[in-house]
Amino acid sequence: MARNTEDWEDFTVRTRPNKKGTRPRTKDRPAYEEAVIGRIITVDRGRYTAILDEDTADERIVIAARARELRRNPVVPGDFVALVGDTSGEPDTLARLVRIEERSTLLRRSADDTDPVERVVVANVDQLVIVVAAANPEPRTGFIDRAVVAAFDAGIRPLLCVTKADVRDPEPFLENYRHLDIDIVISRTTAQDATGIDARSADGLSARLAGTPVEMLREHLAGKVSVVIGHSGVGKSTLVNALTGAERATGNVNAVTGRGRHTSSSALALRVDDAPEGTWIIDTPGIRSFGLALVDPENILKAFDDLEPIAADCERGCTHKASEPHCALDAWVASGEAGPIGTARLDSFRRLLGQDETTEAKELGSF
Ligand SMILES: Nc1nc2c(ncn2[C@@H]2O[C@H](COP(=O)(O)OP(=O)(O)OP(=O)(O)O)[C@@H](O)[C@H]2O)c(=O)[nH]1
Ligand SMILES: [Zn+2]
Repeated sequence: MARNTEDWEDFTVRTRPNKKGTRPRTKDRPAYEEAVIGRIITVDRGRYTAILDEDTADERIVIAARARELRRNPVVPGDFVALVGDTSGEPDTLARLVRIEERSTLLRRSADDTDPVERVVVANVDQLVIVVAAANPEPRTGFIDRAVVAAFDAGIRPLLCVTKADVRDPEPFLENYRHLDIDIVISRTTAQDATGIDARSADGLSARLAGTPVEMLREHLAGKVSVVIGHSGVGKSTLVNALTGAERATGNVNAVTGRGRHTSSSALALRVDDAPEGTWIIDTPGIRSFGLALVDPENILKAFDDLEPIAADCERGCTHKASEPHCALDAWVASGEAGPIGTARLDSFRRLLGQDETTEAKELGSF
């Protein structure tokens, strides 16, 4: 049943291409009654790897090609897609991807702050795990703020994971984040003779991570789909390996696709060990920056549930930035009602809002 892409290109798909790449309305939906729904775990050179019948005896990996009508619709890890044709997952078979199911969340980025072209990174994720090292390399608040903004904008929960706490105490720098609603996990290596989790890093070396932080992180991930980002060298691979087993699932994916080494730049969804069904972590080796050209300040405000009701009194079109002469948030602080915490929260909110225009942010645009 081997077919190549060209064969599939000739198929006529009755779906009307939908601008947003979401599910067509019911009346337009074609009768792909035989279609099965799978979760995309990686995308590589026009081949979509999906997992079907997850957590059942029939679980299998299926490789698919996108129907021509979906050519302009990006399909990304985390997407649920409808597949037809040969969905057996047998070697050398190719299914046809005919529909992208409606997405609950969509993490996007622009190449830089002025680029209006959005790139879809991952779909249907619940959480963004931002990995930074306490030192070596130095943590950059610009990077963290941008990632937090991108997460808030997408309606995704940010989680800050600080590695290498054995090298330097991260507490002073974490002061910046105490007034944001984000969970923080602090990870470290432990002495070779102490108990811990041995995990291989990208450079092939093995580090023994203290067990408790890894278990805390596993709990934060439980039952959710999380996407992880971080600079090179922060220990992201070490952590992901500790959570997903020493042998990364890339090996398995490659065994199925027979396409050689997984290209290091494409995102890949991995199942988290010792976690409930549906717990996935999506590694994004290629993503080092978040242009924020598309961010809507109102979405950031939604992440500050104490500020949102106050800002309801703002004039229409108020950006809530410090430069606004009549922002209700300033009146709230000035009245003393906000208290010290409220003031700190407003400062944090405005620091995030400023990310799309400060010079510092521009300089950190590529991080
Ligand atoms: N001291 C210390 N070293 C760590 C810790 N976590 C990871 N490392 C080391 O830091 C180095 C980089 O770790 P990696 O996991 O390869 O980093 P990465 O973020 O995946 O880097 P890329 O693969 O380049 O993106 C390795 O030598 C690890 O052993 C930690 O908590 N403490
Ligand atoms: Zn305002």
